[in-house]
Amino acid sequence: MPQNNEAQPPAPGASGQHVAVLGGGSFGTAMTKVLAENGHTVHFWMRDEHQADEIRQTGCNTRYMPDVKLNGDIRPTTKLEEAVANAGTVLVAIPSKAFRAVIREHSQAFRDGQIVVSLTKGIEEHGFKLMSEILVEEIPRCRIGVLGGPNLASEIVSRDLTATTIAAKDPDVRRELQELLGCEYFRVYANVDVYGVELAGALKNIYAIIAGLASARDLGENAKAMLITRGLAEMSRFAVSLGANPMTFMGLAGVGDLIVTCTSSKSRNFRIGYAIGKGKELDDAVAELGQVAEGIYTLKLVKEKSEAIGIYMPLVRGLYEIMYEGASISAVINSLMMSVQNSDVEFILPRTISQ
Ligand SMILES: NC(=O)C1=CN([C@@H]2O[C@H](COP(=O)(O)OP(=O)(O)OC[C@H]3O[C@@H](n4cnc5c(N)ncnc54)[C@H](O)[C@@H]3O)[C@@H](O)[C@H]2O)C=CC1
Ligand SMILES: O=C(CO)COP(=O)(O)O
Repeated sequence: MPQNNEAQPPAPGASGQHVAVLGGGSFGTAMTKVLAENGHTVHFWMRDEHQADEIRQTGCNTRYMPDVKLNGDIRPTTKLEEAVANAGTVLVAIPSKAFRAVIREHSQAFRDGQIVVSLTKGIEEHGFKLMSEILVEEIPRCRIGVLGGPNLASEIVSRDLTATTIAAKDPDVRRELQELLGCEYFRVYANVDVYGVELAGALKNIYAIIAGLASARDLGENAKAMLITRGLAEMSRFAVSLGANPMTFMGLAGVGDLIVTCTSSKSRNFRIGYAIGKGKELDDAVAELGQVAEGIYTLKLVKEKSEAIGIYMPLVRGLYEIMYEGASISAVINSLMMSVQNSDVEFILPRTISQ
């Protein structure tokens, strides 16, 4: 029986460390705030000089977090080399579409043994690479980790109680990150299943779009529970076939993140689904959002990959038909509800249980 490796957090560690956060959007800002409040110096990299200057002068990142004041030793910069050179640990919150390009362009800035953690919940278009795989390819001499879990940035900046999962192969990396990030409102669990934690974070965005769409159509609470549960079955079937630990999907990075994004309009992916459900064009919905919704791109890649490896993903297929093939929402719902494939048993029991 696979084990769930979500280890309990150690006590928060010593403050006063130097950390770099790459990416000046919502999540980079939220994690900068946690780190600074934990007493660390944060070298906060973003590409926009105006934004860096505003944070320097006022402590506010109004474009992404208009009502949030950032306190503590935060050093905004547009020089990535400088941020990385000054830090022991680097957190990367850059959308998946730009992730490799940014790391590759600055790969020489990273030092041997430096801890580099991806916060990004997406998949690279060519080759179905996850962000930690990109880090291993581009900066192999660094120690790599990923962060997953139900972590809405807008709640973290309000100090709402939150748990997260850090995954890394190296136990020292897991412990260091737990100590660095953990505090009274941010509880950090550890997991060894890097691939599962990271893939779960990317996959749940698809089901958040579906849940938003269902909400816009007023499909009801039973439908919401059905979609979340069957979404979990579908995403774990896919991930396990690619090597993830099934128990990861029972944890914060799996079902935890799925629940929060499928039930909250604070999720950008949920909001995209809601807008489409209300009849908006995708491009208009994206423009109105003004932030990244990774699920839009992940959907295409997962649909192609699932077909290539023969994994049955009816919800992915249905959303793809709606978003990219112009199918009507009601026709897709009807076809999913009336499908006979795989509805005779809810799941296949392991041999040891069914015998
Ligand atoms: N916001 C949230 O609640 C959470 C977000 N994440 C993940 O974090 C990643 C980043 O998301 P957010 O910060 O929320 O997105 P966002 O849309 O709020 O901000 C994206 C940031 O990336 C920057 N950026 C885009 N292209 C860039 C490039 N080529 N070079 C440098 N910077 C670039 C933008 O200027 C912006 O500052 C995503 O993969 C998301 O799924 C993960 C957990 C929670
Ligand atoms: O990953 C997230 C919460 O854990 C954020 O989700 P959205 O990108 O949909 O806002």
